[in-house]
Amino acid sequence: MGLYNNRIVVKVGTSTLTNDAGKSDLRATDRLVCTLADIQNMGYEVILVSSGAIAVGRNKLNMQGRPDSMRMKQAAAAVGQCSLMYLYDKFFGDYDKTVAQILLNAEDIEEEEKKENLTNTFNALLEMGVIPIVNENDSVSYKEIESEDRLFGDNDMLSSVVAVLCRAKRLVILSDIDGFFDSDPRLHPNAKLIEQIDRIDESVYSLAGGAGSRRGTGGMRTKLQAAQLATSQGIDTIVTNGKRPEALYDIVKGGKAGTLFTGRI
Ligand SMILES: Nc1ncnc2c1ncn2[C@@H]1O[C@H](COP(=O)(O)OP(=O)(O)O)[C@@H](O)[C@H]1O
Ligand SMILES: N[C@@H](CCC(=O)OP(=O)(O)O)C(=O)O
Repeated sequence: MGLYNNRIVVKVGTSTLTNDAGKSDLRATDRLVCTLADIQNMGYEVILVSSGAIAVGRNKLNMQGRPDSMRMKQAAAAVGQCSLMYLYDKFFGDYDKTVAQILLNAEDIEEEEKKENLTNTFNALLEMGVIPIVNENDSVSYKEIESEDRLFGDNDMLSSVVAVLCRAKRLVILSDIDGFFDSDPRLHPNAKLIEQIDRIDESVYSLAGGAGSRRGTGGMRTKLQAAQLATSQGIDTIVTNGKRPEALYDIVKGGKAGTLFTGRI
């Protein structure tokens, strides 16, 4: 079965949605929402995979630093997910768009029947012009917050699973950096952006370091894993900077931005 040429999955990380003080970055969120709404107006089907629940919840609950115990992280996620969706509903509402919340665990796509239900839900929402907003179901699936052998790992992988499930033409991972470099630019100031990668092998993995900021998780390694899954199903995967969401206007038309991992079957 082929891909939907006008369907795009966009993943946004915590570091784009929050500022250095750990509070919601309203301007960044609004610019992202405006671009996504506009792209939908141009005839594209948009699915947003959004992180941020734990950070937003932590801020709302006045927790100092990262909540370290699992139960506190899950509690923060439960609170933060509400605030996050409230914000999205409000901003997307300003652009006359309706959003839906989908919270997922790995188990939800392991069973054929559940997988089919989920695909049907996505398709029904998209048919009605609704923008589905997806996150891990953090307050239930503690495994995905911490465990090493988790399927989703983090939202990079979740976004890839969603792109495959929905047979999207493109997956765009918005990060706090311009793309994939030949080494971590935060540690190596002379690092060079790699514009296109056609094959993700061990030599590519060896260039990827861990998370760059206090707020991000996973770093480039999880993005490579996500790109590897999506590209293996023919889905072009782009890693680019979430501070410039306007790049999405070019990306939907096949233009260049950040790093393109080419899809192949
Ligand atoms: N080869 C690399 N190219 C680009 N960034 C890298 C690389 N290796 C490690 N990184 C780090 O990965 C970070 C992005 O991942 P992460 O911190 O999880 O942020 P986000 O949640 O925004 O995706 C960058 O800020 C950078 O410091
Ligand atoms: N599901 C978690 C985020 C997990 C995650 O992958 O975070 P990030 O590295 O910011 O994309 C949350 O909403 O806080």
